[in-house]
Amino acid sequence: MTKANVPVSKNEIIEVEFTDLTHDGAGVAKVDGFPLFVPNGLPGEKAQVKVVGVKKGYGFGRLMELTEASGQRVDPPCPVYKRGCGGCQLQHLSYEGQLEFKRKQVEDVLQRIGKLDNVPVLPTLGMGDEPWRYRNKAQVPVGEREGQLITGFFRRGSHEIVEMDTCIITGDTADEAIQAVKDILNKYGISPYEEKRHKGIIRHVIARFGKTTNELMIVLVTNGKDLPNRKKIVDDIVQTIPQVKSVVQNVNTRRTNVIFGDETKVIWGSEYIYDYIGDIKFAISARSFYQINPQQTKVLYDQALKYAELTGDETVIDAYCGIGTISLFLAQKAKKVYGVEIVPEAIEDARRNAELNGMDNAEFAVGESEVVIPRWKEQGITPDVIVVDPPRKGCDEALLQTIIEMKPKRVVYVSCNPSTLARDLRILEDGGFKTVEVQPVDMFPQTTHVECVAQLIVKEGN
Ligand SMILES: C[S@@+](CC[C@H](N)C(=O)[O-])C[C@H]1O[C@@H](n2cnc3c(N)ncnc32)[C@H](O)[C@@H]1O
Repeated sequence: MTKANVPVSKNEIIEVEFTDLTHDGAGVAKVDGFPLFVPNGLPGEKAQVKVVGVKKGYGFGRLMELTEASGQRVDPPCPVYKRGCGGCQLQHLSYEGQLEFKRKQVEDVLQRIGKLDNVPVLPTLGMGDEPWRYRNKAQVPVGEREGQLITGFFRRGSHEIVEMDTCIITGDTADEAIQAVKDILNKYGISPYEEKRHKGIIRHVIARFGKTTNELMIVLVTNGKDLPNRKKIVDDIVQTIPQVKSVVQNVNTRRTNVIFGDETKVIWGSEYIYDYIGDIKFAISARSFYQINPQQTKVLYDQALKYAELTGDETVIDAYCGIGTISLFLAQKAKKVYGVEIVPEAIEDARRNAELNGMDNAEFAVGESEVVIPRWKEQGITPDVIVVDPPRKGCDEALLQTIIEMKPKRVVYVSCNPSTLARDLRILEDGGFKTVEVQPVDMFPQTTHVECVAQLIVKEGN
């Protein structure tokens, strides 16, 4: 489309009808074929929209007034959602609508990118009637209002901190702990970190909670080692919040958006809190990666286990294994599990977790999956099942080639990004595998994130 025939202009107010949602939850309206992306619009709705940006092939709008609402529209229960909190994107869509949005998104992407037209994408496994208060971790930036320290959220697309007293996707214990810690820091006059001047003390407060054990860890991220009244602050935290088992200080003096600095010190209690997924116990330290929705993590891992179809005789490889969560889940039903992960500390956690659970049939290696697994192949390891759970960018192509050469009976692909899942499934299909089905799992209700598990088997004759 040339500039001359773009059918809308900036600041114009027009009536549109939404026909779709983008992967990040904005409504899509077509004006003479020209797509306009409008946050908060839902398919089937009509609205007055102000055009706020025009590019060559698409534009952006702001919803001014709904003239016809969708039956799927609900009133967002969170008071800060409408004020632009960057945490959730779909609170205005019914939960049923969210689950179908995620399923359809996966189906569309599998067809468009993977050319996988006949692969069944099952209904998304959701959280039932309670898709709220699921997060076991709250991680909040600290700011200031009228000389008082406040905790809040970053406004969507900015670094402005907006005050928030409660987050309805965070579990009660972690949510209440953040407020209690904020009050204690205020009592001792601890100054909030100011990004612009790189001054002030407290940058972030983090609360991590083991839902099955009721154990809580508080992490104070400070701009420097100094924390005035540290002992009194810790005493107050321990006395006010009964679930606390660990208080940790992390020092981050860098001018960066990254939350954690390199120095972490336990200032009270234990280095770990514990939690169970199913029957397996995990030790969680301040820096460990651990899934944030425990209820749905169990659903996800159960699905991976189901697709692995283990009988107890199998050798399994778990690529991108993190702290060994899926590996240990699989190890309950397999003869032997080999896990590989690039972060050395995560592998230390994985080994500790195997020991904690008395599991001696799981072995872990540090390194890139695409380097370590070919080496295992050279050593004669022949897996019956390979599980992969890569980061958003998907699997390295060299790893996919190794999987094709190793030809396990089944591949279970756990994915947090449908686009790279579709790309990788196409490569595996071309290499002799068949995608049996894809199961979306809603790990992050109210947000646009989609997690999937896919099962692949070797095609007949391969
Ligand atoms: C989506 S997480 C999965 C973690 C784990 N399976 C779980 O459920 O907790 C992806 C993991 O892959 C690791 N990773 C990234 N690139 C890697 C690579 N090339 N080889 C091995 N691990 C890698 C990351 O450090 C991260 O722990």
